[in-house]
Amino acid sequence: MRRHLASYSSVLFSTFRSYVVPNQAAYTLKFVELFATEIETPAKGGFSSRERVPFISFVLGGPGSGKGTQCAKIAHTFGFTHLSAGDLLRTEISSNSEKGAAILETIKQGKIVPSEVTVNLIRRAIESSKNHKFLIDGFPRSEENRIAFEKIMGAEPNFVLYFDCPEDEMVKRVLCRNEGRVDDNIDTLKKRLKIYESLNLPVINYYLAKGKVHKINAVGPEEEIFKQVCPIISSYEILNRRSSGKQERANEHDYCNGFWETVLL
Ligand SMILES: Nc1ncnc2c1ncn2[C@@H]1O[C@H](COP(=O)(O)OP(=O)(O)O)[C@@H](O)[C@H]1O
Ligand SMILES: O=c1ccn([C@@H]2O[C@H](COP(=O)(O)OP(=O)(O)O)[C@@H](O)[C@H]2O)c(=O)[nH]1
Ligand SMILES: [Mg+2]
Repeated sequence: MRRHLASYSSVLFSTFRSYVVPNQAAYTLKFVELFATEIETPAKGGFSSRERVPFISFVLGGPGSGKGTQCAKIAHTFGFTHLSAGDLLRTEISSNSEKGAAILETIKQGKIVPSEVTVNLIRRAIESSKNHKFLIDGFPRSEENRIAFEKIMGAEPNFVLYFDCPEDEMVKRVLCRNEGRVDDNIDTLKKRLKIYESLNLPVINYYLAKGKVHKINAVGPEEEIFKQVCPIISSYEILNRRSSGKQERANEHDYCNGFWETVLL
């Protein structure tokens, strides 16, 4: 057991070394924080009715950076529930609710829907799920969104995945996305890219300063990008299993390109 824990820490530290923090003290702090996340008493606010505190990753990056594509893979491989804020808003539009028309207009203009609307959709989705692991894709899109989430839910994300993609690549992908979205046209996209720079990036910088961001190079084949993502998610999975007393399962082995072998054998 001791030997295992030691090897977990060394893998974790080497994972964090390549992705996030600059010095050993920060690795140690991160390590302690990770354990604290599941062990500490449940957060108040939106999570008070749940037996287990939700484990949350925000998934951020510009339009077309591949958030949705990678979230689907993570959800499939690691059993997270994928909550796309954009999809929740689009479902609200399709439901012809009172707010639907205003949401549609906001999305057409590439602007950000009022925080309370989006946070409440996310909260409802979390509360109605039996899962405890969530990827929140495409949210928060502004500091105001972030503050509203933290206030209403009474919690911060456990970590943040940031898909870093050059603008010309994002433009190419969005214009070829072909999903019939009202905002996938050059005029709206230009506005969304401006909003991404002015409002989304400060959120990423906020979490960077807190040592919570894992930055992924989002250029290249989808599978290659997933190979960058895998060891990050795996490291959190190990800690979650340890703290919830579950047996390790190596079913992610194939996807993680031997990562589990180094950890479990
Ligand atoms: N690594 C990649 N290389 C090329 N195209 C990609 C890649 N990842 C995703 N795509 C495509 O780019 C478009 C945008 O991807 P998506 O996952 O919807 O991004 P986002 O959710 O960040 O807007 C989709 O058509 C998707 O199939
Ligand atoms: O938290 C959110 C998420 C999305 N949107 C709106 O929904 C659009 C589409 O978001 P989505 O995440 O689906 O776009 P993607 O980044 O995947 O292209 C955004 O441009 C915003 O207008 C929003 O207002 N708040
Ligand atoms: Mg998306």
